[in-house]
Amino acid sequence: MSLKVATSGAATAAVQSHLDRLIDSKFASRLFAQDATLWGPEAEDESSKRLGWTNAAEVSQPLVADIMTLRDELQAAGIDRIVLCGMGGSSLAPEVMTRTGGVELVVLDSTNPSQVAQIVNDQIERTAVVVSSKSGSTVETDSQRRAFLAAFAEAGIDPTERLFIVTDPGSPLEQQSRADGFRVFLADPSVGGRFSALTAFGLVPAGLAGLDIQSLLNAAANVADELAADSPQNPGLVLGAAMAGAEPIKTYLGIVESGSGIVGFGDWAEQLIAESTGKHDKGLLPVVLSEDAPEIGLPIPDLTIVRLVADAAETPALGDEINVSGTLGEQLLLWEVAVAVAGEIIGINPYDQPDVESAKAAARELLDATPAPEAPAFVEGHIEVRGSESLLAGHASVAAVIDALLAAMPENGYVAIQAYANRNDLNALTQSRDIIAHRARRPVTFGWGPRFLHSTGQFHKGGPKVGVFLQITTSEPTDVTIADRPFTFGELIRAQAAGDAAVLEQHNMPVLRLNFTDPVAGTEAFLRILQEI
Ligand SMILES: O=P(O)(O)OC[C@H]1O[C@H](O)[C@H](O)[C@@H](O)[C@@H]1O
Repeated sequence: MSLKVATSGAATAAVQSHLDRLIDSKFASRLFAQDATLWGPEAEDESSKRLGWTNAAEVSQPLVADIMTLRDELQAAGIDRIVLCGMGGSSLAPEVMTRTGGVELVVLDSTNPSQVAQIVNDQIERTAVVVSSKSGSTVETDSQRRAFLAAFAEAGIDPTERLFIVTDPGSPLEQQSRADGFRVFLADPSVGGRFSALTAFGLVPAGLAGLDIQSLLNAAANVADELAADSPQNPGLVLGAAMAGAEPIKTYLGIVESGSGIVGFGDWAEQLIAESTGKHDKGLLPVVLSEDAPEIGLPIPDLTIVRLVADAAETPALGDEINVSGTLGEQLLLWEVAVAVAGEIIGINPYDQPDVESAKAAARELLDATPAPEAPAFVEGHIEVRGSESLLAGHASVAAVIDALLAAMPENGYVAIQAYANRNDLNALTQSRDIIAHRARRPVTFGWGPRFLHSTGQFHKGGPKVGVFLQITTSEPTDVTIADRPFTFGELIRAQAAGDAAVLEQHNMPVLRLNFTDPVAGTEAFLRILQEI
């Protein structure tokens, strides 16, 4: 299989309207020469610190031996369960790598107390933990680290032999961890979080879990020249122009797995694309779709479908679609290039995330202020209903407020389902996506909270303000404390959900908040109601 992008119809027209200009301006070769001027003067400062990803596949080579040595040591000691604590760019790449490679990596990127407890309390004697945070200050990751330190202490295990840190040089996490005797893998500070797949952030957890990271790096390194070429065949230029180059822009990018064998690619691409482009009221919103998702058959003029296929040379794109093929290592670099191209076309800086901080700040305020819980507007069985006044006024059933939410969506809008819940136990919630898409006849995203805050969360607040938001929370029967912190996991996740809802409402976008007082019974009731509306 080789790296290939095929386009058809409107996607081909989008490519044609940008390709000559991209080639004339030598965009690709300048990108790989790490030219920070490509996105305009305002982006130059940030870009000058963030282009290390273009040669990460080469620069990261020396890490492989270190990681393999540690893996052998752990294996010899009978430690074969690897857990990764991290958010967004620090967890999504190793997740897709290990799922695709068929090796087991347990990813903890949640603050849901029951999910944390399940992962932390499982087989601690066989467990090693990678704590990954570029900044070293992400509250979820810090809390997860503290939970594992407590679990190792309780089991009488020396945590310095089991817990490994991936962070940037000089971060508070590096300093503290070294002082406490932990082993630290330093990442490349010239690579931003969501572009860090081929750095220590992707490689350490995936390699410890048993993935062949050498082959992955080689695959990416082998396509670097092709992606750096100022040529009409450059698949990175073609994909970037196809996804962002329509006039007017097609905001929604439906990502469909159609035989590539890559598992969960959309979850990684979602963060790369939404967080890089969704700002200043512009951007692209990735929508992860199955092959039979309702959106594919609906006339949605601002949706581009991109399919990950086994071989795009053999499978021509149809309609207005894009087909992409390549191994995972090849595609990681391909999509990073495509997003750099898309950023230039859209006219934004792909390397900042100006709206991620607002939800974090709102959650911090709520944790500090500890306000009394807001009473629900009404309760239906196991579902408490809260939300924007404009949605709730005059309604007294869950079905009616969901209808009101969909009715509030602008013509060019989308629905975002945000489930702050245990994704292992309540996976059935994902069924709501197709049902709501069928009803809304518009793109619908599904994200687990707080994980999506580090991904599509930037687009929700920074992109076009056309979203309507269905937030789901659960009352958990148990909570988990966080050592030396004035809040529990339960309080943290509640503050994160409430904080993000408040910020969305400040942007005048409607938010419907459903809390399931019994997580399982609430989920069943919710799905039943959706089937009936
Ligand atoms: O790796 P960390 O510093 O912990 O950051 C984790 C994530 O945090 C924020 O949400 C950023 O917007 C993401 O790009 C980043 O990947």
